[in-house]
Order: sequence, then C-alpha cells, then structure tokens
Amino acid sequence: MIELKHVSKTFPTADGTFTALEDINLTISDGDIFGVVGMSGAGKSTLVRCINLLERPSAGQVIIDGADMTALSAGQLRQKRRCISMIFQQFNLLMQRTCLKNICFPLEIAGAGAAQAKRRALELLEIVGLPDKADAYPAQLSGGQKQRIAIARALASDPKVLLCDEATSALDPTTTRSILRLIQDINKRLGITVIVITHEMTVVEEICTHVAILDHGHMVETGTVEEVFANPKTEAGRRLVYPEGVQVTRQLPGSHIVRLVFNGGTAYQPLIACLAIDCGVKANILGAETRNVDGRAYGYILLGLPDDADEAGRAMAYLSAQRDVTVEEVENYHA
Ligand SMILES: Nc1ncnc2c1ncn2[C@@H]1O[C@H](COP(=O)(O)OP(=O)(O)OP(=O)(O)O)[C@@H](O)[C@H]1O
Repeated sequence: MIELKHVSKTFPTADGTFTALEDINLTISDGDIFGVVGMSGAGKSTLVRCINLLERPSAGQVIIDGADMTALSAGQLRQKRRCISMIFQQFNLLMQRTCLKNICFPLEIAGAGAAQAKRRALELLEIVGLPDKADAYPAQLSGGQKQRIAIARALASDPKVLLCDEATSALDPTTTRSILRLIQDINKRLGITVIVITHEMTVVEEICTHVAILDHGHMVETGTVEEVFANPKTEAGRRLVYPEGVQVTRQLPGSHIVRLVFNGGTAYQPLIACLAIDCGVKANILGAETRNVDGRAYGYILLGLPDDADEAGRAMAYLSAQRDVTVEEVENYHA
C-alpha cells in the first residue's frame, strides 16, 4: 500500500517559492490501477516523482508498505526504490544497446550474472509480446514496440509498483489501446500496482480502478473511476470529465432544472419516457453527457421540469425513487 500523508512540494524560483503540491493525502491499495489526472501544470509529474522520491517532498510522508520513504537513509532508499519502476512518454531507451541489452541493463546494475540477466530478459520479451526483437535496436522499432521494450525493462527488477508518466501520450489511439491492455494484463497477471499519470480521460476509463484529480497542486477529488466520472463534484473535475461542457439543446428560462446522474445501472432505461407515461409529466432534456466506463454507461442528463410545483414535485418523487439514479437540483443554471 502507498500512502501520501500531507505531502507538499515547493520549488524555489526567481519569483519566490512556488508551491507545486499542497497537502496531498492519498491511499493507493495493492493491485490498484490508479490514475492521476489534471490539466498541464497541475502537479501530476511532481506527485509521481515524490512517490519514488526522485523529488523529496518539502513536507509530509510517503509511506510504502509501512516504510516512510522520507525517513530512509540513501542506501535504504536505493534498496526500496527497486520495488518501484517507471515508464515515460519518450521511452528513455538506450539507443546504442539492443532491446535485449536494454532489458538486461537494470539486472546487471542489480548484480545479476550475464547468463541470468539474458534468461530473464528473454522471458520479459515474451511477456511484452516481442520475442523476435531481442537483437533489434530501438531505432528499428515503432513507438508502441519501444514502449513494450521500456515496459519489459521496467519489469526486470520485479517491481511491486509501476509508475507510468504519460506512457501512451506519444502513441496513436490503436497503439495506445494495445499498450493499455498490456499494462492491465501485467497488473492482473503479476499483481503489480500501477499508477498512471495522464491528461487523457480515455486512458483512465479504459484501465484505471481509481482516480485522483489534481488542480493547481491540490487534490480536489478522489475515488473509484465510477464515482468520480459519474458525478464530478468540482469545477476542475467537470472540466476534465466533460471538456466540451454539457451539450445544451434548449434552455427554458425559469424552468426547474435537475441533474439526473446515472451510475451504471439504468442509463439505458427510457426513464424520461417513463416519467411522461407514469406521472404525466413532460420534461425537457436540456443537455446530456454519458460515458462508457468498463462497458457500463455513466453520465448525466439535465432536465427542465415544468414550472408547476405539483408536477415538478411528482417528477422529483418519481425520479428520486429510481434505483441507481441520483437527482440533484441545479441552481443558477447557465447554458
Ligand atoms: N524544478 C522545478 N522548479 C520550479 N517549478 C517547477 C519545477 N518542477 C515543476 N515545477 C512547476 O510545478 C508545476 C507542476 O509541474 P508538473 O510537471 O508536476 O505538472 P504536470 O501536471 O505533470 O504537467 P504536464 O501535464 O504539463 O506535464 C508546474 O507549474 C511547474 O512549472
């Protein structure tokens, strides 16, 4: 388990002290695929670099499996870091080494013999689906293949945690999907906890179990992907999850506006038609946004209810009684 307790990180700059992270509290359980999302500059990379102490937090604790990383000696930290590997957007392969030798590199540093390192590297090439690229050089590979080699190298030290810093951001959508499948497979087969930093919500939807949203160095939301994506509670969360905003088809000034949040169970039920038939209340759909998370639909619909208090009350009672739907009043609605 990874716990961040009151982690802050400041940097000295020409204009004074810059706070990149402020009072971050986070728990990542073993086996999670945990997404960290936020706009550019939100502090995602700084956060992940604090986890393996590539950046030392200015305050707070990073506790991995009960050990406070910030309190370890340099030697102990080197040892502990072996259980955390990292992959990057630009792959960071050694271009003058073959793929096999790239994967052997961390094993050699850890003191493995050449034969043992080679045996393990060949196994890892199998795991990442490139057994025929042992003697190829990185320059001879596609972006997706380079990332597979980088993943094999990251796995060489038998890590418990894999940090992925925008690992698919340089790849096309199809290759992205195949790399995400590989990361998911590694998480399941090898039981490795994965932390994914990304600005792409589709990446989170495809593989993450949990997510944290960073905004200007603050962690503004965290929870399961379903919880956070179904109903982002903060402005920053809504901006990320629904970047286009709600597609408003029509606005009725003075209407009673409610937001129906679907959380996977009944998103495809003809709820608005049922409302009309069962209650005799005609609601206007002002906007809708749904997302598919792990094969289930989440999202919300904005409804304009009639001004008549009795009709609006009936509609609210009916909608509130539905399973797997949350009904919220929307105040100060602006299209
Ligand atoms: N060494 C540093 N010195 C000063 N400021 C820094 C330093 N490292 C990061 N920052 C600042 O901290 C903030 C967070 O940076 P960080 O790279 O963590 O953001 P990010 O969310 O990963 O952004 P991106 O998605 O663009 O990579 C930025 O404003 C950045 O300029």
